[in-house]
Amino acid sequence: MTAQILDGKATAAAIKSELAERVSALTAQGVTPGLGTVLVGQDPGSVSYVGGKHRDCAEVGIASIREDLPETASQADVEAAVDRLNADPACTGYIVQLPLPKGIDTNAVLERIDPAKDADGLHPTNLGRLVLRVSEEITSPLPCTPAGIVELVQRHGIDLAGKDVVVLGRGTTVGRSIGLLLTRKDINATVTLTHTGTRDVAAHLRNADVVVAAAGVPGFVTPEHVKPGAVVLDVGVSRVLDPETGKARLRGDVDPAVADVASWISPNPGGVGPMTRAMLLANVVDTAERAAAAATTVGGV
Ligand SMILES: Nc1nc2c(c(=O)[nH]1)N[C@@H](CN(C=O)c1ccc(C(=O)N[C@@H](CCC(=O)O)C(=O)O)cc1)CN2
Repeated sequence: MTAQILDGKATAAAIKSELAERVSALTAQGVTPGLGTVLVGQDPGSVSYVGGKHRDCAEVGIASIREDLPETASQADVEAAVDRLNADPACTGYIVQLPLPKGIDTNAVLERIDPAKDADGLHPTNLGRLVLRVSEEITSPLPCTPAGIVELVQRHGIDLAGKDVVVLGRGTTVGRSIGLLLTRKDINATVTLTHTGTRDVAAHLRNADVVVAAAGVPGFVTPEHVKPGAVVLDVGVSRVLDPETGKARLRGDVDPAVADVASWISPNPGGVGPMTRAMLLANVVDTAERAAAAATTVGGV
């Protein structure tokens, strides 16, 4: 069996063209959505992701606001950048690029974000709404990678209802939040969240209909781990040195040979990453539409 490809690049391109139309409609009403980013330090991955986010914004007509701080920024400096974006009317939604440098209290920074401008869905209020809304359509922003995974799978015609999903990794941006999303009644999957304390990860993986690999361990998931016909999403990214070229290259959590066993597989790069970026844009547009609707209501219509 050779797995079919869950093409994140093409799916993200389709979503971006849908969003460009919604941005045009907002602009016609006099509302220009604006994405703000807070980047602390010069970690090459973070610099590249933030650059990509602003290029995506330009593609769909969203304005960009950047707060770039040095590696030496203090907690107060980072919180002051958050306060500026909270107060800036041109910024309709924003993110704080993670991870933050050591010594910065990430949770304190995330809690300071205005939940109405939280484009990553990582403010405790928005994560709390994800916990509370088991059966209804969520109107608060969802974390981008989990939302991107669901959109990628659904747009390829795969139904997750009743499926046993095994997630590798319990990080906030993927592992912990995807469990909440996939068990919502409209998606209806059963989720096992595995992590470094799980006794027999391989046994869980072998029973999974769907694997979401977000462990950050290159090549962790091998063909022996995967049930024939399973759907495999490769989320983890590691930069490893290529012995042939001597250059760093990206490697996912999934051994490429898994494509011989799975029914569907997301490439990495080109799978979940572009969907994460597309869902960020969707959150910014949703947030701007909600703010525009609220302004109309306040205006007495
Ligand atoms: N505030 C946040 N920080 C981080 C998040 C997040 O959702 N919010 N997720 C990741 C990084 N990330 C977005 O910020 C991200 C990761 C990967 C990609 C992507 O498009 N990857 C490409 C490959 C890119 C390359 O060549 O380097 C791909 O998979 O095709 C986009 C965004 C951690 N931090």
